[in-house]
Amino acid sequence: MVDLRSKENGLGLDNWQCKECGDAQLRHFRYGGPEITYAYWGHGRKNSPDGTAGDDALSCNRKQSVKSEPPDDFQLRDGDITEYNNGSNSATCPSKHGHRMGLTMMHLRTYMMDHLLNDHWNKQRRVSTQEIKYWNSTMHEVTTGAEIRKRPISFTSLCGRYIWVYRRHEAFEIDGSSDSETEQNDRRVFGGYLEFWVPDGGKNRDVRGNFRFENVSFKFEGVTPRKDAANVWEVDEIIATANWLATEAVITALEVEDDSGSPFVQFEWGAGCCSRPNNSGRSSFVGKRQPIGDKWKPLSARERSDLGIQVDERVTRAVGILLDDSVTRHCFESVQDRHSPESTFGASQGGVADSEDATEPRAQSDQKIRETPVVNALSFSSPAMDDRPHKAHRPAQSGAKAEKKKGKEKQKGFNEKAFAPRSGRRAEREGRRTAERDQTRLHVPLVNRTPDDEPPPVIVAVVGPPGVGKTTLVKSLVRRYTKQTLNQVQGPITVVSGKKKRLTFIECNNDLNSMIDIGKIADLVLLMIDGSYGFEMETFEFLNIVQAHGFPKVIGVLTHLDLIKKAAALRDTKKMLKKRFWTEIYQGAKLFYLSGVLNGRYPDTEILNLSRFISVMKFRPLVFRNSHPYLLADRIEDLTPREEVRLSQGKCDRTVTVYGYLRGTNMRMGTKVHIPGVGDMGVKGISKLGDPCPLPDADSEKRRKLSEKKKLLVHAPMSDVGGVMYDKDAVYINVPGSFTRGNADVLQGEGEKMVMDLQDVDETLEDVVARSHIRLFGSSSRPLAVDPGPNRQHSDSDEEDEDEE
Ligand SMILES: Nc1nc2c(ncn2[C@@H]2O[C@H](COP(=O)(O)OP(=O)(O)OP(=O)(O)O)[C@@H](O)[C@H]2O)c(=O)[nH]1
Repeated sequence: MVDLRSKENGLGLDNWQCKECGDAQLRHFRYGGPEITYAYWGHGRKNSPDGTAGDDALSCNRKQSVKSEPPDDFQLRDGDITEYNNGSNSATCPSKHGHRMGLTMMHLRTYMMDHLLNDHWNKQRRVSTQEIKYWNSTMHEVTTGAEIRKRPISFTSLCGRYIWVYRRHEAFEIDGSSDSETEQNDRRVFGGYLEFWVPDGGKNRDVRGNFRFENVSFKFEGVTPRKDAANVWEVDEIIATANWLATEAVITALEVEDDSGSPFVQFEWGAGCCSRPNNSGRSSFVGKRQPIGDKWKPLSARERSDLGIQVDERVTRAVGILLDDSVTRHCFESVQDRHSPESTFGASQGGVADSEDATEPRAQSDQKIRETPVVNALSFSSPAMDDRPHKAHRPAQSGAKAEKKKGKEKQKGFNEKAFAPRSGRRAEREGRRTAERDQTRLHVPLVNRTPDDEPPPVIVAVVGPPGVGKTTLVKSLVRRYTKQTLNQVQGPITVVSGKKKRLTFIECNNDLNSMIDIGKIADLVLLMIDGSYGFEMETFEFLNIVQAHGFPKVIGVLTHLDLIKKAAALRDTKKMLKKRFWTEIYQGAKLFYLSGVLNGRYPDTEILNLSRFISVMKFRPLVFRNSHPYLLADRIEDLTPREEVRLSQGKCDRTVTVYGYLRGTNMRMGTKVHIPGVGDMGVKGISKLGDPCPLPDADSEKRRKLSEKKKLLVHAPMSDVGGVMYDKDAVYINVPGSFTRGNADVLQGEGEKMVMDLQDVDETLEDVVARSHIRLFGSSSRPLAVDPGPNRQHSDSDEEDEDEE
């Protein structure tokens, strides 16, 4: 929505007010969208800053709010605009004195366009091309009743003689003639023409033309197409006659043709008057081309309707504003004069390639036209006729048509024969196809076997070429969910993201095996693309792989966009990559843009948006995963005796424990498991452990937000964070820091000191005791000693024993 009142954005209409009644302050004037919604709130007359007379006003029938500002969301409703005054009754204001003008959309739009172009020409403000196009097209749309086609029209094809069928001007009057609807199509008042031709072999710039209206006439030479609006040409040079000095003129081709297939043009010109130097104005004329050698024909009802002259309910409805009856009637009241055009225009006047010499006789003939009383009728339809409903169709009762229809009883309901197959074979084929189609539709509904109460974490895989920012993204997301900063990202990292949702982030290595493994288990893939580089082979490889595994959800993430410095290049890159991404995934696939790295993380707001999107995502179970148990190992522990490994040089059978959340269906003992890269293995035992990253319990579930404590939960056994680790037979609590001396991160309490002191000990307890002279009792003969015993020969076996203890 653009508020047209402001000088910056709009037309600067703040200073309008009615001099007569004074009470009517405006005024709200706005437009927006393809649907025109504009209203001039209240009524009044234009009081332009430079003192020129001008008194255009639209009246809105929501008069009760005249004195107050309309609400911001003010929208024009059907029938809101009741009146339009474009200057004829300048001394009166519409509400107090009544108005004889009705609003036509053509008025409204030419009016808007005029203001716009005025501003443009007077360089009061820069009018955007978009605005001009918008008003130009909407104006034409209504003027012509036709949809604007963007096909450019060649100027030379427009050459010919045009007779005015409509005119309006503002800010000045010509010869005291009043400017009102009543004059339209009335040739007595409306005498005049426009003609232009290109001399043989010439181009647009050589065009010559004559303009005439009443006693104003001038010649012009050359036209230049406007760059900002289609089919609009500015006249290069005007050679004025009379005491009117036309300063500039514009010719616009209206893409509508009259009943003879001839085009219409709109001619607008601005003029300053020598006698009234301060006074200037613009006029707008619509001309209909006169067929060569033909007599001038009045506008047909259809043409009038097309040009918006005979605006009716149907047309106004089509453009979104319904005029009430009285207004519509107003428009037509005065156009019932029955005059006919003079038939003076002969073949000689209609010539397209006439030379300049022909100008003089034409001027003379026009003089004649104006002097000659016009007889015969213009074929206007009267308002009474317009109001009359259309006649209903009456079927012929007699005659050939009636005979033909006789006996042809119209069949009611379904016609069985209409879609019957032509042959038995075809019928069989069609039947089979229908059955197949029905069968394929009857697929078994997919049951989601994931438990509702405590589902395993959703696996979010971060995939992309090296250096694209995978680690940075995982760190940023973990920070977003847990407020913890990871130093390194290794293995899966599980966080609680909501009251019923956990996420496991896993970074995919840049090799095919990792991609295949990740492709098998990922529920959501964050596919990272380096915006400054574009798509890389790995990305396509990965997409191919996931395609074979049921295609989990994929979100694209564009990084390194800050490396593209130029705004235009950035826009183009984004557009191009989005297009490519959509081709690979599907039209409309989500793509996030990350605009750079701050403190080793992506901007918080962008990560917040991404995390919100992930949080609300729904995952459709993939068929294979829904029917098989599978597990992403959070942690692996090798339980094989180290000595055995050493002796066999790492080639012995191993016993490993794998920790992780079970997904898919239930896992049974006795089934073999496949470990990617290793093979099918037997399972010695399965046991259920406590949840290392539990969901909020029942109490906190009732709360609306996750507690801060839950927010901090992160389970990343392979990275350097995570509070608690559950083993089969032990629970490890990770305390932050590495317990090395001089590490400021570690608390320096008594317990910590003892642990660190232990690190400095380079003797065993046995040695220390051997050195000691402690006697338990004063009477003891020997100090304390350690009995080596039979099993304490090897240090290795010592360790084992300690383990057993
Ligand atoms: N300028 C800029 N640098 C980025 C952006 N994203 C990541 N980087 C930097 O790129 C470098 C690599 O980032 P990582 O997160 O380690 O990338 P990665 O994909 O994990 O790399 P690999 O682990 O080698 O696969 C780091 O220095 C980041 O700071 C970005 O959007 N803009």
